Amino acid sequence: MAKILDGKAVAKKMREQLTVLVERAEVKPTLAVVFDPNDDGSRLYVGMKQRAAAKVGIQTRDIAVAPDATTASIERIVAELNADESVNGILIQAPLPAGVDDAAVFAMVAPEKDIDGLGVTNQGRLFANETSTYPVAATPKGVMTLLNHYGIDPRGKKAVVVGRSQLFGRPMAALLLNADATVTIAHRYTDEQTLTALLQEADIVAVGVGIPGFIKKEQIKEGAVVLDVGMNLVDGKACGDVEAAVADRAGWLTPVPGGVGPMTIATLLESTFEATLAQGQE
Ligand SMILES: NC(=O)C1=CN([C@@H]2O[C@H](COP(=O)(O)OP(=O)(O)OC[C@H]3O[C@@H](n4cnc5c(N)ncnc54)[C@H](OP(=O)(O)O)[C@@H]3O)[C@@H](O)[C@H]2O)C=CC1
Ligand SMILES: Nc1nc(=O)c2c([nH]1)NC[C@@H]1CN(c3ccc(C(=O)N[C@@H](CCC(=O)O)C(=O)O)cc3)C=[N+]21
Repeated sequence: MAKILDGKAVAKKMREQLTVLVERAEVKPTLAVVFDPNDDGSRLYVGMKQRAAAKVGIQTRDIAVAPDATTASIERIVAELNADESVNGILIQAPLPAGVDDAAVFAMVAPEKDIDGLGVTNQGRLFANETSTYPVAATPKGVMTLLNHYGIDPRGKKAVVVGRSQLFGRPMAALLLNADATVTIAHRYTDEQTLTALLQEADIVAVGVGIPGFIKKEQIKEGAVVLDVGMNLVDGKACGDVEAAVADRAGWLTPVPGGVGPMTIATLLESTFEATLAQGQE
């Protein structure tokens, strides 16, 4: 039976430590969250982020975009937030309304306020493995914190990342590469046979595609570390992209709920605090 990577517990510890740091800091961080209120997932996750932020002493400002919002109208909102000195961090909650170019909006966020690291400047820094401090997408960063907490070192390991979004797959692959793993990225156009062959060799599997039960037990190597980023609602219950039987074969596994999700939220708060501190030093 796989050992559990307990994201819920590690995230709780992170939030407790952060609460003390925020309390001691001179400036109280403010995070602006731009989201589509008509998206059920966004409403749910934005609510969770607000509550978690309030508990550690981070203020949030919600900016719900109109259903007929366009790339240009959201870019104007972002420009205002970029110029607003009372805002330390800006989070663009994906997905934005249909027809809006998410990547164009991500790219508009001022790099020092881009706490999810989704803009080209911060993604470039990550891909260049810059040694300076810069924000990185909360989900893959949280996954790395979790691996580190359990003493799992990616160096020299074969890692397969399934999914290539700006939010998860691309930065996850970059972080694992920067941590000296041998990384392969699979996506929609990776044929099933190739994917299975890659997975069967992998020491670390990180999956975020949004398909319940997508990864099967037979595809996983005995003892592998399986990181399930998927967040799907099935019959009103949260479940991941990895089928339950994988727990019989994996060495380590993140549960859903209670794995990557809570780490994402704690990491987002940590990144907001770090960005606020960096702004104070300019
Ligand atoms: N737990 C957490 O904190 C978070 C969870 N999530 C969850 O992770 C999942 C992915 O999110 P996100 O990256 O934003 O979603 P996107 O829809 O942006 O990306 C999904 C990725 O999966 C790939 N994909 C789709 N179908 C297949 C397939 N059959 N085989 C292989 N790859 C496939 C897509 O490939 P292509 O590029 O070719 O289209 C794409 O790269 C969702 O369930 C989301 O809810 C996301 C962020 C945080
Ligand atoms: N710019 C941006 N950054 C994101 O980080 C981002 C985003 N956009 N868009 C949507 C996804 C989704 N996401 C989740 C975060 C936490 C949980 C989470 O905490 N889930 C709980 C369960 C929740 C439940 O029970 O329903 C858990 O896994 O334990 C889930 C999903 C962040 N996302």
